Amino acid sequence: MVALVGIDGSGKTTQAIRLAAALCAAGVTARYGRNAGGRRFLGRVARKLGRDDAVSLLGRRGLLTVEAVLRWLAIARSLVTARLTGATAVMDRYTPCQLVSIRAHDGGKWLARTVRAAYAPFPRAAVIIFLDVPPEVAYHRVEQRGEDHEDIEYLNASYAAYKDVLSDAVHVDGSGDPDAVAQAVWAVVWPVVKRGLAVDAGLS
Ligand SMILES: Cc1cn([C@H]2C[C@H](O)[C@@H](COP(=O)(O)OP(=O)(O)O)O2)c(=O)[nH]c1=O
Repeated sequence: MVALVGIDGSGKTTQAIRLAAALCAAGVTARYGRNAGGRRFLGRVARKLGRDDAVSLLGRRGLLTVEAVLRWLAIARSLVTARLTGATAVMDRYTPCQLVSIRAHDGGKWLARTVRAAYAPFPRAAVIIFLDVPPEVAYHRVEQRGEDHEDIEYLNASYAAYKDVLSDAVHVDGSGDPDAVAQAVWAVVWPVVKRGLAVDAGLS
């Protein structure tokens, strides 16, 4: 499994879809897995219900706990589907993202411990790529997208939290044009996937 992480607007979705397609083109069965169901989803539900205040009513801790459960289910579904089909999962966000979210919200040690325990059963990714994009650049991108988006303060906080939380991720500069970023991602991922295939085939 390969995971792409980074702040909103860093290009996770764009690059994870491209990577899954490139792996398939190289003859590897790969599946894109979206770790959806977080704050934006809850925000949309709250607005549909006509309760703009529902998200804040849930409270920071409550909200993040609900978010953690939704994300846990989404990750589990993606990984189980990949496992059943013998595919390499390319995850758009993965377990470190929730710890980042908690840190960026100043969620406290208790919540971080709880969420860490909740995610403990998930396998480690063979490689985690942090798409490194300055918050101002990412903010400009999500603003163009026009949907709900995080504010610049949150992007700054989550960028700082990623730098703190991620120790074993490969940093890829995500601020260039998408083709160049896709090439940089491929250069990291392909040797790891190839090695995994060789191990699976008993060649090493
Ligand atoms: C990767 C990339 C995305 N975008 C746009 C496409 C999307 O509307 C938005 C966010 O990209 P997206 O891939 O959705 O990022 P994430 O999943 O990390 O939030 O930015 C650019 O304008 N330039 C880029 O190089």
